[in-house]
Amino acid sequence: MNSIKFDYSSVCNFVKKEEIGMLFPEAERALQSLKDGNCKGNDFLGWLDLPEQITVEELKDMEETARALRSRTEVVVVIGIGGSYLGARAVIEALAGSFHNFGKADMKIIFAGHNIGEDYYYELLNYLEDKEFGICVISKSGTTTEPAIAFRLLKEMLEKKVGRTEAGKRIVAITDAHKGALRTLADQEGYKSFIIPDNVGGRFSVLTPVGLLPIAIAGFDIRALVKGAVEMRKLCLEQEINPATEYAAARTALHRKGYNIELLADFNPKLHYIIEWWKQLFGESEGKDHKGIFPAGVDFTTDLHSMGQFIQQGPRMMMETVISVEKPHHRVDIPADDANLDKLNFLAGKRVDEVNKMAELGTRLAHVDGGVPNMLVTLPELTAEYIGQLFYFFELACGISGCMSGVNPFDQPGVEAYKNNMFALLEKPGYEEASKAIQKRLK
Ligand SMILES: O=P(O)(O)OC[C@H]1O[C@](O)(CO)[C@@H](O)[C@@H]1O
Repeated sequence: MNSIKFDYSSVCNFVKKEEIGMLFPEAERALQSLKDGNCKGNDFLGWLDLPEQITVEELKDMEETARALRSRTEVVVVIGIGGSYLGARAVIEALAGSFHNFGKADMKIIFAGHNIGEDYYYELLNYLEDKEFGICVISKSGTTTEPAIAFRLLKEMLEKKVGRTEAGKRIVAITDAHKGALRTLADQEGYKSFIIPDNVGGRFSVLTPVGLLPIAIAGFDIRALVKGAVEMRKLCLEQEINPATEYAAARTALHRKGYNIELLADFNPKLHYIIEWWKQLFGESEGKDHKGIFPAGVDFTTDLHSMGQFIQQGPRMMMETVISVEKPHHRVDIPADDANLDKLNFLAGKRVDEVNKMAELGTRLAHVDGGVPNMLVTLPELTAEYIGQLFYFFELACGISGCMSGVNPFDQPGVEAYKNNMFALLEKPGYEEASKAIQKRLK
């Protein structure tokens, strides 16, 4: 089996190989506690076995639902936030053409519910005015404010446009099996719906209908994605030392030496949302009890011209993990130019990717020289199968890292703080006391 590779040899200038080696038993114990189900947050371990548990019938149901929605619409708005948004967007942006949402693309996917920007919604409603559109609404709790606002706006528009019966055929809901407003509404209106298992948290849910259905609607191969995750699960769960334990041990060793920030860097703009997905995965899992490695993302070479200076010469507190894609799908050669005014003829005849790869190598060497330990994850190609491997690798490494730092990697209590203040400020029923207190504070 060809697979993604993890290489941590370039951290050895910063932390001795033996020091990382000494953490392997701890990483293995953490992995064992995940497998045995006796770690903190053990009621949310469903993601560990998800790839193996998805049945052909479930995949078929998603593919058929996607086909039906595509046949009735030219645009599908996928509504969700956080774990109910990022995984699907990560895969769609990685696999789609860079300009897929412009012009006469086969199927347009638009995302909503991940912000509360009034102009965004004005523009979205305007855009949809003359479109045959459908909605895929995703919320595990079924009560999150951002997607609920988006759904209210779009549902009303769709019903006005095509009538309630046809709207009901163009709306698919993905939510809890029993609870939440979205479940009640889906059952009442008879929407086609899919279930997010109780024991899978939002940020670990990309391999449930949360990620898989929008990816299928966009026309990508969800079976290949799941296959990749199955392969990585096998590789990691069958060997004590595996890419996930290595990554967890290496980053933990660096963290314990004072490297408190991890940059995940790509050299391919299609990976931008994979990095966004990773940021939520590690951010919500590790950042608690005043502990954690701050997960930051950079798109190179773009950000080398904005953040590069800081990374090279700012305070030494960052480690960096580069995701590298070995082989692009297409070939573009740099042409020769007789006038050579731009002095670029030394690149004539080279592929654009050859230049990119040298930028990547040059950056990694420069960052190591500048005091930034470097780890490398290599994907042979940007395909659904390798992305499936990558997802499982990161999820498992995240679970292991979180257990090693002693936190519960599967909750996110801190996210409630802003919501409580927002509801108090908006005088939501039930928040009367909090409203008074917050108003007093603002006087
Ligand atoms: O699917 P839901 O319940 O709408 O939640 C969306 C996101 O909100 C959070 O609960 C908090 O940000 C995330 O953990 C989750 O991924």
